[in-house]
Amino acid sequence: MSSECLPLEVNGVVKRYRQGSSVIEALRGVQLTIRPGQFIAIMGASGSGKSTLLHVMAGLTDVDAGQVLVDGRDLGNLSDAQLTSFRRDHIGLVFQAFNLIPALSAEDNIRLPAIDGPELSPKVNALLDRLGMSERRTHKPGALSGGEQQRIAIARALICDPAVVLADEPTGSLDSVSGQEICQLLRELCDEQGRTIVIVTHEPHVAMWADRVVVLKDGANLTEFAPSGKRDAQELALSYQSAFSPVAEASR
Ligand SMILES: Nc1ncnc2c1ncn2[C@@H]1O[C@H](COP(=O)(O)OP(=O)(O)OP(=O)(O)O)[C@@H](O)[C@H]1O
Repeated sequence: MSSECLPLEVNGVVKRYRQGSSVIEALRGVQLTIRPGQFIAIMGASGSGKSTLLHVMAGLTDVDAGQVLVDGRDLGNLSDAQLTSFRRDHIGLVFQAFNLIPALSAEDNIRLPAIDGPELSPKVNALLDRLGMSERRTHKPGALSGGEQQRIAIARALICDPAVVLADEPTGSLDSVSGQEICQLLRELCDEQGRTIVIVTHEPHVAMWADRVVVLKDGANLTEFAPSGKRDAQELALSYQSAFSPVAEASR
């Protein structure tokens, strides 16, 4: 069980990127309420704002309007130092490209975000064990498969026992078998440990693992649905595609 359960709320968030004289509105009033222990998949076309939303939820990007509330705390009201320690204690981040340090062993990569101390080694050992990576602990990332590197990246995200794990296309660089194994692992972190999981994905068979699929279009909520009502990834893909049809859009 993670050390605590945190509800997460995105309240009318607007995010604009300014480049010279042009302004790109990446998020236009996104609304999202996530109960502790839910697994959410965010889908949408390229450029619809998925990664920006994840970064905003992690407090990595500030917002132009609206709020991100984690356990009722508005990330916009925290100082940089408060935000850094809040992120370290409560939020684990996982990226498509793993972002491991090539010169460090698997176990040293896992240790990186944590403060070294006597309790750290048992925690690293437990994570290596839980993720089936004990045999690979001294390997450097270059000697690991993509799926193994992503397991190490997930262990690194979990070392400070965050209640929330945010993953940006965590299976995007993996073959389909490794990708499904990573999805199963994220599902277990949710079911067995009560962690809140939010992933960005383009892949219907990845979204199938979630409790809710939230679809963005042009930086705003388009629709959402529950994968539990879908027979398989093909049916989920059909629901996703039909959300963009003119008929569906006209009825909203
Ligand atoms: N740092 C940035 N500076 C300027 N514009 C940006 C920046 N980051 C994102 N954008 C723009 O904001 C919009 C949303 O981008 P974002 O990366 O959030 O979309 P996405 O849905 O994650 O796309 P993809 O699926 O291709 O990763 C896009 O138009 C993008 O070009």
